[in-house]
Amino acid sequence: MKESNSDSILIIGICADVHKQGVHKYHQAGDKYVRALTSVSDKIIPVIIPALFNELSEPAQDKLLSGLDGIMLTGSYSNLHPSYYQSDLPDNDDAQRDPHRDASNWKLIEKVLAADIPLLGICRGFQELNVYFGGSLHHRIHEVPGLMDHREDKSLPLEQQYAYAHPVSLQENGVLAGWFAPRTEIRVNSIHMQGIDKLGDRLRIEASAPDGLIEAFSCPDYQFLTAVQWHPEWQPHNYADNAVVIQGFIQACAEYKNRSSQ
Ligand SMILES: N[C@@H](CCC(=O)NCCCC(=O)O)C(=O)O
Repeated sequence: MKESNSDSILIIGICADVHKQGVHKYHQAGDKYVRALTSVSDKIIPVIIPALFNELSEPAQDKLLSGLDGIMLTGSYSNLHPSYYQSDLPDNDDAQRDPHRDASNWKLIEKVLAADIPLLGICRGFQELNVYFGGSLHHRIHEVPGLMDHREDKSLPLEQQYAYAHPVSLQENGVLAGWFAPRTEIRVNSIHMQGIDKLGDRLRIEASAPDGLIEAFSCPDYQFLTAVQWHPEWQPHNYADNAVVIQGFIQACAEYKNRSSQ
């Protein structure tokens, strides 16, 4: 049977952060994450998932996920609370916190993995996934001997903060190596103070920075679980390497949708 136009439309969930503006809290996702999807394909409806997924009933969680073809876990200036991976730690890394997002995404990841829906983690989303799989994070990588400073220079215009900052080398036979072949190195931006210390169980390294920091991983136990420490959502129309990652994710979502409708 011929596919109608609407049959090829993908609905992709994007997790929200909770931010206080004035006296009220808002659930929101950054414009660049939403537009990264619509800018590379006109067949995508991005849907922002409020940061209270864990508070929904189980049937409501399942209903929401049954309508989605992929999930993007975004970056955020807030840090995952260290209690998720380190029980004895004082809450002292001077970071912004988002306990609603922490709890919501923890449950969201559990349910998305159980349903084997394509999952792309970006920056904080990458860190959350690593911790979910039993890994841990450096709190301030710039204070770890031998590691570079991976933070952006906040005094620069945004265009420069999100420009390519360093190369990463791609792991042979990985998902990313397949997307970028025959290249074995790409350039990425760098806007994070935390990073992977211990890699989570069952995760496979996909890319590493020159200082050895793990910058991308996947999990071969799922049809598509890929996460990157950098920001491929930043201007994919201007940064070809960013576009490749977003397109790879969308392709995985399309394949998931095709499989599910058979
Ligand atoms: N807070 C964590 C994660 C860094 C991160 O996700 N930065 C994103 C900044 C805002 C954005 O581009 O959406 C860390 O510092 O390591």
